[in-house]
Amino acid sequence: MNVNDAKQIYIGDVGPGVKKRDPILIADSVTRTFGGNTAVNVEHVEIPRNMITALIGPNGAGKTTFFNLLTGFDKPNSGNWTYDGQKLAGVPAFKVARRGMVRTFQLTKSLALLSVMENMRLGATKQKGENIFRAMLPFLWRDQEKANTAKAMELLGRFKLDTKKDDYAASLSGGQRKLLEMARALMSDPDLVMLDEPMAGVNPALTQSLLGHILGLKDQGMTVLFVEHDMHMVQTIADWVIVMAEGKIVAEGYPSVVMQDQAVIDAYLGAHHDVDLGTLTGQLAVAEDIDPHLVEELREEVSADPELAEELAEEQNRTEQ
Ligand SMILES: Nc1ncnc2c1ncn2[C@@H]1O[C@H](COP(=O)(O)OP(=O)(O)OP(=O)(O)O)[C@@H](O)[C@H]1O
Repeated sequence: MNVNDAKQIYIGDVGPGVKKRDPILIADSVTRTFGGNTAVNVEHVEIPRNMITALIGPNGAGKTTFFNLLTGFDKPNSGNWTYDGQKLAGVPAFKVARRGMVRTFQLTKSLALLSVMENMRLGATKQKGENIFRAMLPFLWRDQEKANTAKAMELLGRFKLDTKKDDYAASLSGGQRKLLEMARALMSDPDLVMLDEPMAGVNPALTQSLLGHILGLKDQGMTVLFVEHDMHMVQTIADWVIVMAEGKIVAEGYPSVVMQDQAVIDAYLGAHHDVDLGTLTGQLAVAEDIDPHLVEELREEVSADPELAEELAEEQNRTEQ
């Protein structure tokens, strides 16, 4: 049970769209279609302030699209949402970040060719009130640049990337890239940090450090919303879990409770309704979606048992033929 389980996060009956005691973000009737495909169809959802909320769901559930909409990287067909009481729908991404809501974005090819420090500078938002007159007065923006560099160095130190500041971001390991993405997001002093699969591609050596950093954001008063497939991570650090399937919110609750929910189990297994769970291959495919650690455990079990190993090899032979 999480420490925050002791606090009541919601008001009324728990379920999809439940009201929160202190929401930082409230979204209503948000839809996004691609051709005939409805990627997002969220009736109502509230994100609790100063909590860590996990957004989970099978592949293609609409999680990333919903993130993109909320942060102004994509436009909805319909819908409204407020952040800290201010209307945010239709506000472009760079302005969303200035208001205190920021998402990590993956290290793209072009960003990989910049140095670690250059990546950090990209994360700094322009100061409020900056205008053409300020731009014409170098002594003003030089101070700003100095302040940004100092802040970047402080953050890089915290994330143990300071010795890499002049290296190409491309030279970082998967885990270090995730740390850089998070450090870059913090350059704009956000109140709400949205992380898209923070654990993807991170080796076990850096897992603990990443988890610690995410918990640290909450300790510093921030709200965290993250998309993740790694159920171990969700159970470990989330205060609240929201489940999406086929564009809709299908379940919400405390992690300990929501993971037992039939709708959640169905949402994951739904993606594999054509999988034969009587086969080892089928079980591995489902486990992959639920928890990558589970797959590792299953694989270890199989390789330790010659009979199972032979069974899996036979199944794989059959599918290859
Ligand atoms: N730019 C796009 N053009 C067309 N279809 C898209 C686009 N972006 C997303 N989709 C579709 O919208 C649906 C939701 O995709 P989305 O990536 O948001 O799901 P997700 O829950 O983030 O999945 P994953 O866990 O695999 O990242 C999918 O059917 C996807 O194919």
